[in-house]
Amino acid sequence: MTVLARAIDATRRYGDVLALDHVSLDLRAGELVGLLGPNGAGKSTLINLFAGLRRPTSGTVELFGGSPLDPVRRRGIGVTPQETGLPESLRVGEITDFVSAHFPDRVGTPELLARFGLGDLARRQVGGLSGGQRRRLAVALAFAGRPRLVFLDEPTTGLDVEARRALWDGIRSFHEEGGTVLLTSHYLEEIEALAERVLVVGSGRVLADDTVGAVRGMVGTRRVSLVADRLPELPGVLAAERAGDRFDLVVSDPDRLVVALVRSGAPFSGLEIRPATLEEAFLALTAEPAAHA
Ligand SMILES: Nc1ncnc2c1ncn2[C@@H]1O[C@H](COP(=O)(O)OP(=O)(O)OP(=O)(O)O)[C@@H](O)[C@H]1O
Repeated sequence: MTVLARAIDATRRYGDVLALDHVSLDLRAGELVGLLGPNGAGKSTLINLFAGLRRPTSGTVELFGGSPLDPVRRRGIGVTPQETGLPESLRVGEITDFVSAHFPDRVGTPELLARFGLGDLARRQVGGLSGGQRRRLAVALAFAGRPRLVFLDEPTTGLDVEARRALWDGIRSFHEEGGTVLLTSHYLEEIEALAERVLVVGSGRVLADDTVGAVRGMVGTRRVSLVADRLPELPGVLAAERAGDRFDLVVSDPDRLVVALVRSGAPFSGLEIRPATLEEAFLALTAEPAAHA
């Protein structure tokens, strides 16, 4: 599959801060990739390198097989940074027309606005938009020039459920037409809902690069929930919570736990076992090594 963007042993420092530490990865045509990581993990830095906004301190970053600093190559991408300041006095339609005018092949303003659920707001001044509407407009603008590759840094932060879904629909339709997306998110349900591939980053390094299911499997934790008056000492419990008479245990080996529980003779009921959510997997992957002990 064609590689659209590539990092080879890329390191980026800001003074003493090591924001990216020898990162190597490919973004291939048609992928929808989720980039997960705690605050300060290096997600925005990675996007900035691919988008040609920063250079690596060492290593190589390529966009469409060449330098991300090349303006012709940059025309093939769309970017929505975490924070965007749009001119308050311009109308929504004027801004989309203005941005689209920079691209040889563009999406018409009515189509672009409709795709992101903003069709009724073309004549509204930006100053009169809600926070969520502004955010959707900022994301829509990344798609104005029919990019091949889009970088979205926390696209749905601050949006309510309905606005988030409208935005997901816009991202999905771009992807279904063959577009490639890298998006960062703190909403793990968002990564699960949209992405096929997940990159987990922590402290500037890629900790996992796999399918959503595999990342969960890699951590391999399960949640065991049961009702009991009290629990005996049980093997492999990583975390435990109690709400009333229901215990909720995070365990690495649920079979071993259940065998030990039955053997102990302690009465229990309402046993439920389910896979860890991506959030639980993510926390375990990005935890400091001491936390696994
Ligand atoms: N311009 C800068 N000057 C100095 N340090 C910076 C700069 N930009 C980023 N950093 C530092 O580099 C590290 C990685 O930051 P980055 O913004 O890439 O993380 P992130 O994963 O996007 O975080 P968040 O989820 O909070 O947006 C952090 O320690 C951050 O403080």
